[in-house]
Amino acid sequence: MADKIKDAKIVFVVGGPGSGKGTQCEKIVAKYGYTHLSSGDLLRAEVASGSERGKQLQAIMQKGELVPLDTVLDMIKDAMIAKADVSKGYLIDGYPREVKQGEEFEKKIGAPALLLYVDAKAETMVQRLMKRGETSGRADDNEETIKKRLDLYYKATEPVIAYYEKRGIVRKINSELPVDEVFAIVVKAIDELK
Ligand SMILES: Nc1ncnc2c1ncn2[C@@H]1O[C@H](COP(=O)(O)OP(=O)(O)O)[C@@H](O)[C@H]1O
Ligand SMILES: Nc1ncnc2c1ncn2[C@H]1C[C@H](O)[C@@H](COP(=O)(O)OP(=O)(O)O)O1
Ligand SMILES: [Mg+2]
Repeated sequence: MADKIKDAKIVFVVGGPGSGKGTQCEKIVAKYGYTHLSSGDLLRAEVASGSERGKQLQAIMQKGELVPLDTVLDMIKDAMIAKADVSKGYLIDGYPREVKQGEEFEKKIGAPALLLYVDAKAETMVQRLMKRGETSGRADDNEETIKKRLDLYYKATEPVIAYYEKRGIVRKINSELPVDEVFAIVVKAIDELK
């Protein structure tokens, strides 16, 4: 299976909760036709299925914690394989959340060509998530869980960026700007890949 995926570009999309990862991924899909795989969306689909595993995942996500690495990596891998025949590129949104996740992904699937680091200030992320929480219906878009997610982001996920910076594949995107201006920076980073 790694063979089939080999020719497609893999882009990690990393940033804090509410930084704008999903928003930018949607625009990348529209312009480049990449396959967008959000680890959070895959997990929420499992929760929505009502399965026993979904119930366990829901409890973890509600607390703002990370679900087990194997669970999320298997989901991403299956979703990548399912699209392997048609995919020009993959946006892996919300993964890796910790350095270990990056290492395991590379062992089992392949190396990323680019890491888009979607960067916003903590206060901006909190504001956006509180606003999103008015309509998202997400169990984790509440003040208490947002705080835990932010703490975990700085502790576990920021080291991921440093790890890939050493390889020169990180492009930092200022996500404080309006959506279209953020996207203009994203486009430059992706066009460099070709
Ligand atoms: N550049 C931006 N300016 C203002 N609001 C934004 C921007 N990017 C995203 N948002 C809003 O912030 C919220 C979180 O964005 P989302 O893409 O869901 O982030 P993530 O996937 O990183 O959690 C959404 O309600 C979105 O509409
Ligand atoms: N790669 C990953 N490893 C472990 N847990 C993950 C994960 N991706 C998502 N989750 C779980 C824990 C997160 O708090 C929750 C929501 O993730 P998300 O939808 O990516 O959030 P956001 O887009 O707001 O950053 O799902
Ligand atoms: Mg998202």
